[in-house]
Amino acid sequence: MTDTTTHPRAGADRVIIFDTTLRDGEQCPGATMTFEEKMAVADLLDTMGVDVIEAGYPAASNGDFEAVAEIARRTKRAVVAGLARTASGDIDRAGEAVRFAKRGRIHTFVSTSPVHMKYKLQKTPEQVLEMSVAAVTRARGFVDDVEWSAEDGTRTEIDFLCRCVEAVIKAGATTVNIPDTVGYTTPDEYRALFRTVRERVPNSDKAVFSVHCHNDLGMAVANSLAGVEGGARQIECTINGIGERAGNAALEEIVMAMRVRGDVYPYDSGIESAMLTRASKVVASATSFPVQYNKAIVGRNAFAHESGIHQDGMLKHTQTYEIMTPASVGVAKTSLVLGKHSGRAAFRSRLEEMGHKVSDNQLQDMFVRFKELADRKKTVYDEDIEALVDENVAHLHDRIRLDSLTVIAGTRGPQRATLRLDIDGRKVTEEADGNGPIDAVFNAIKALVPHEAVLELYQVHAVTEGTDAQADVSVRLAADGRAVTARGADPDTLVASAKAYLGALNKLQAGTARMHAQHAAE
Ligand SMILES: CC(=O)SCCNC(=O)CCNC(=O)[C@H](O)C(C)(C)COP(=O)(O)OP(=O)(O)OC[C@H]1O[C@@H](n2cnc3c(N)ncnc32)[C@H](O)[C@@H]1OP(=O)(O)O
Ligand SMILES: CC(C)C(=O)C(=O)O
Repeated sequence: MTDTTTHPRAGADRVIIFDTTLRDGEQCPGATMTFEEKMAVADLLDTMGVDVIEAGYPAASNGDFEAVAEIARRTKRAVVAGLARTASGDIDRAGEAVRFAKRGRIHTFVSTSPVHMKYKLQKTPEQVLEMSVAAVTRARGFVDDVEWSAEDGTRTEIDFLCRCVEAVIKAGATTVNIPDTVGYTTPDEYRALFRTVRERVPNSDKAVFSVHCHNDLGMAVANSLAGVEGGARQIECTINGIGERAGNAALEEIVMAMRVRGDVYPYDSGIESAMLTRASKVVASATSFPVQYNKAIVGRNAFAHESGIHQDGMLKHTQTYEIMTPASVGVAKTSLVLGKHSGRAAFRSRLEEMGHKVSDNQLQDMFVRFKELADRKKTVYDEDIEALVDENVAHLHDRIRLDSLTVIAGTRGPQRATLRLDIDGRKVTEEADGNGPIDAVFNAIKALVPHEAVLELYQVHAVTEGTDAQADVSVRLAADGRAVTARGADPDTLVASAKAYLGALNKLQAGTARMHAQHAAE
């Protein structure tokens, strides 16, 4: 199958990807990155094909200034942007930081909505218009590439927004961003907003329009794509969607939406999509912000299937449940996770991957025990399956089988075991006390299956890590000069012990039966 999700389509409209992980992303509480971490993120963004890296807010602190300046120095391909209010001090700091870049940008912003102008800035619309023009003019004194943002643009009165846009383009703004600062807009509204502004502003063709969406209502990606449909050609976004409050539009979702649904969004981002998973991991580790398991594209479950019906479909044809290949986003392969919702198809497939060819009968038997195990354990690991296979092979011909076991244990002895065995198809029950729960279990076995064998070894290992790990018990019994060893596995150590002991007993009895048969034949 040709992987159509890895490469840009010929003839698709190019959309500029403006990554603000290091600025808006770092603004969310707890996501602060060290200087070195910022360098690692910036290098990766540059390598993966991001067009603009917003490296920080130079006027915020000396540390931020140094980070922006160093990213400006080291970045090879991308434009490096620094954010600034309209205040001249901010513009100058940003200008000083990005002047080290091959291609530097000053990104200046000011609020244009009535609520922000009145209460936050305490300025009239005319003052805001003047501040915008002055800021863009000052920024153009440093660089040719100047972006102006109308903060809270989606709650701005449309006539005023158009006046501002026209004025800043005239003053030299090359990119005009209309952010949905508080994540309030909807796709239809945002698409229409860009269409209106572009139609009404006479010099709108002199600037690139940009979207910048927040995820307060979970619509950041949908709104960003709608803005592009409305004529915007720059998308501001962050890796893993980190950012103020509920975050920004997630870069990986935007890139893959345009790749996978190129029929609806015929735009290309130029991003090397196979690096998306790595970028997600680097940012998650730098910020210590874990990525939610079910996060689109980069969550650890994005290419994992646990339910039997889906796993069966995936084994028959991967397109039944995956709309992009794992490779297209840098994931090695799909994982079929075995759990209580899995079916026989996935169970058999995993056994075969592990090198076990089993008959239909064996599969049926192991599958029943696998389901029992999966009901009790959160994750069934390959080691658990190995233990199931070992048990199945070792105990295929056992005459004595464990039916049920209940043990009363604790500080107030004696410990008591109630054991039910299936011996040649007959159910027998016994209760026995012991000096500890294991002793009680073994005493109950001795009562039901009288024997002289001596317990020479009793050992317990955990099959995997974690408190719900299976116990793997080994037991060695010796009788008549012969010693046999058997293992039993179960999340309950006492059950595993009973299985191991019975396994050894079965082996001893089978050996004795063979010897008697041989003597009779002689
Ligand atoms: C929507 C966004 O993401 S905007 C970016 C948000 N990012 C940040 O704020 C991170 C960096 N910020 C900082 O380090 C600090 O806030 C600084 C250095 C910028 C300013 O610090 P301070 O001078 O102490 O001001 P403070 O943060 O308390 O208040 C902001 C001031 O800027 C004014 N202001 C806010 N936006 C703008 C703007 N775009 N242009 C001009 N002035 C603005 C406010 O009205 C307020 O002015 P006031 O003190 O006269 O009331
Ligand atoms: C500075 C601007 C672009 C911003 O971050 C916002 O409006 O959310």
